[in-house]
Order: sequence, then C-alpha cells, then structure tokens
Amino acid sequence: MDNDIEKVLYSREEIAGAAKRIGKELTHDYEGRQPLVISVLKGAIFFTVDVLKEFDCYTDIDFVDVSSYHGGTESSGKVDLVREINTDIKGRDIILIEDIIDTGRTLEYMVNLLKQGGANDIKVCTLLDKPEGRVVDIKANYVGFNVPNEFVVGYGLDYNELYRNLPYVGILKPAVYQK
Ligand SMILES: O=P(O)(O)OC[C@H]1O[C@H](OP(=O)(O)OP(=O)(O)O)[C@H](O)[C@@H]1O
Ligand code: HPA
Ligand SMILES: [Mg+2]
Repeated sequence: MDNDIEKVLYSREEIAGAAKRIGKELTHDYEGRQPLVISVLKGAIFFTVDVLKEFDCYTDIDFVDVSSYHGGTESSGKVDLVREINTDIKGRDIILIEDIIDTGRTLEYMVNLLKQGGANDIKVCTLLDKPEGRVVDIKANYVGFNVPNEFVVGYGLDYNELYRNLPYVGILKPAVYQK
C-alpha cells in the first residue's frame, strides 16, 4: 500500500498525539457531565477508539453510518443514511466524531439529524479538516489537523474501501484513481 502514497502527511505518532490532546481537552470540557459519543462510520472508527481511550468521563457510545462518496474521490452531493442511531438522543449532549470534514455536507446532515432528534448540545470532533473543500459553511469544535485540498487516505479514510488500515494519513497518488 505504501507505494500508492504520494506523501505522508501525519505519522502514526503524530496522530496518536492529536488523539491524546483532544481526549484530554474533552475530559476537561465535559467534567461532571455524561455526554453521548456518536462515531460516524466507517471512516471515524480508528480516531474514535484512540480519542475515547484518552477521554476520562462517563459516556455512552453509539454509531451512525452515512455515506456520500461511495468509494470515490468526490462527494455525490447526497448523504445516505446506512445505519441510524439507536440511542435516544433527546436532551443529550452529543460529541460527534468524524475522520474528515471536507465539503461539510455530511456534517450538515448529521447536525440536522441530531437537532431533529432533540439533542441538547452538539459538539464536533474531527481528525482532519479540509477547509478548501467546503461548500457548506460549517466548522468543527475540536480539530486534529488541517489538510490541503488533496484526496487523503489512511487511518480510517478510504479510496474504494481500501487504505483504511494504513496507520498514517497520506495523499493518495492521483495515478491510483485516474487509471
Ligand atoms: O465533508 P464531506 O465532503 O461530506 O466528507 C466527509 C465525509 O466523507 C467521508 O465519508 P464517506 O461517505 O466516504 O463514507 P465512509 O466513512 O464510510 O468512507 C468521511 O468519512 C466523512 O464522513
Ligand atoms: O480526502 C478524502 N479522503 C477520503 N475520504 C474523504 N471523504 C471526504 N474527503 C475525503
Ligand atoms: Mg469514504
């Protein structure tokens, strides 16, 4: 897999450092509360696990599966709900965990879904933010790293369902998806 990567942006160690930093910030910010963590499948699974191990707080965890890239490098523009949230979110303080905010469409969809369900408060935590990709004006509250406007893979992020298990985040060689 390494041969398909143009440039490593964030190493295993740098990502671990970011997860630790954010987990500690959350521990501080949620002291005395019991938030519900919602992880956005599939991409956020690695980051969720690493942040939660550093989050010292009573919290329950649920998952939602939404999809809009369908394995490709461009957003389809439409977010499909593949698996819904099973926890009652009414009145809950939610921490949403994402791997990347790119166009912002997935996050906008999720925030609307959580508001419709009666969430009390919604905070967003993402490993990567790609501000140049935005088509929707929306921001995360906790960000690991800003990434350039390139298609990145690894540590949960896929191309064609592959590369999620790379331990680092890197730019995928365009030759891989242009062939
Ligand atoms: O800001 P956006 O442009 O909406 O992009 C961000 C979303 O896109 C990816 O999900 P994808 O649809 O690829 O599903 P996956 O996590 O299962 O790969 C990623 O995991 C984010 O959830
Ligand atoms: O750059 C990206 N890589 C992988 N998945 C993504 N989903 C949105 N942007 C990206
Ligand atoms: Mg994807």
